[in-house]
Amino acid sequence: MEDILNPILEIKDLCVSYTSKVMAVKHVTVAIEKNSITAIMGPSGCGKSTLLRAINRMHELYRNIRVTGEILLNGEDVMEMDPTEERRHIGMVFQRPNPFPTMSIYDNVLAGYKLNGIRLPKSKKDEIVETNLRNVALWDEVKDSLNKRGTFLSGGQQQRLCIARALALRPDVLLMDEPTSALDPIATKYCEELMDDLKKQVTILIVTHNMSQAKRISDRSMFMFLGDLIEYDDTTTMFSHPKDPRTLSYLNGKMG
Ligand SMILES: Nc1ncnc2c1ncn2[C@@H]1O[C@H](COP(=O)(O)OP(=O)(O)OP(=O)(O)O)[C@@H](O)[C@H]1O
Repeated sequence: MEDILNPILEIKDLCVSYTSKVMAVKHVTVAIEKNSITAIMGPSGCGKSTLLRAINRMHELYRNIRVTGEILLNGEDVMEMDPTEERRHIGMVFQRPNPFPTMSIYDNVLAGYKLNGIRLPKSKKDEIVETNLRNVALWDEVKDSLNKRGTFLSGGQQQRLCIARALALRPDVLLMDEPTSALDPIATKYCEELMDDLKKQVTILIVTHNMSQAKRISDRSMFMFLGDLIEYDDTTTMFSHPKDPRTLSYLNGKMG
């Protein structure tokens, strides 16, 4: 990847298998430019979520899974890091907004600190909550209800709360697994605008089934098929001149 000038993540020959028979991610080698948005596309079951989960080491939650290869964050092997520490640097946002149901909005933003056993003075906590809720343009909507539960918010607001929770730990990389698929078009638009703003502070990898979304928001795109990374290019080039016939077929809606 000679045109990646300032890589924050380098994935080298990554293979992931859930069973001895099937490899869900096959020999993926890719470098991710700092402060960019990268879309990961491909038909259902091609390994997008598996790739994302391996970066975050979520795969360690699965029994019998086998991961080989290397993932470097700022040149440091993430497999060598303490997993909790690693997840402070690499945050994740899921398909369905998942604020902690018993926690207030305030505590949800700070949940990462609590889970990491980090104690902070009240003034610092207030600052983190306000900064991160402003970061996701939610502050004005919730500043008078910080003690209410996060689940009382709309779906779009809940997803922004989850993004604020991930950002509160000041990650280098934010992994987003179809973050807008459960949102209505207005909340989706809001979330997309937010991502564009956020890339100044964090590098984003987003799995999306929505090709127009990938085209709108991403700088670079990956196309995966049956576990292989078929094509990786800047988004404009991939959409206008895909090199592989399988990418073309997918982008033309001929592959599901
Ligand atoms: N927990 C699991 N145990 C066994 N196999 C799994 C597991 N999760 C995923 N797989 C298999 O790994 C392959 C890749 O799945 P993955 O969920 O990564 O694909 P995906 O591209 O994200 O799909 P989708 O777009 O449908 O979410 C598939 O063949 C899937 O059946």
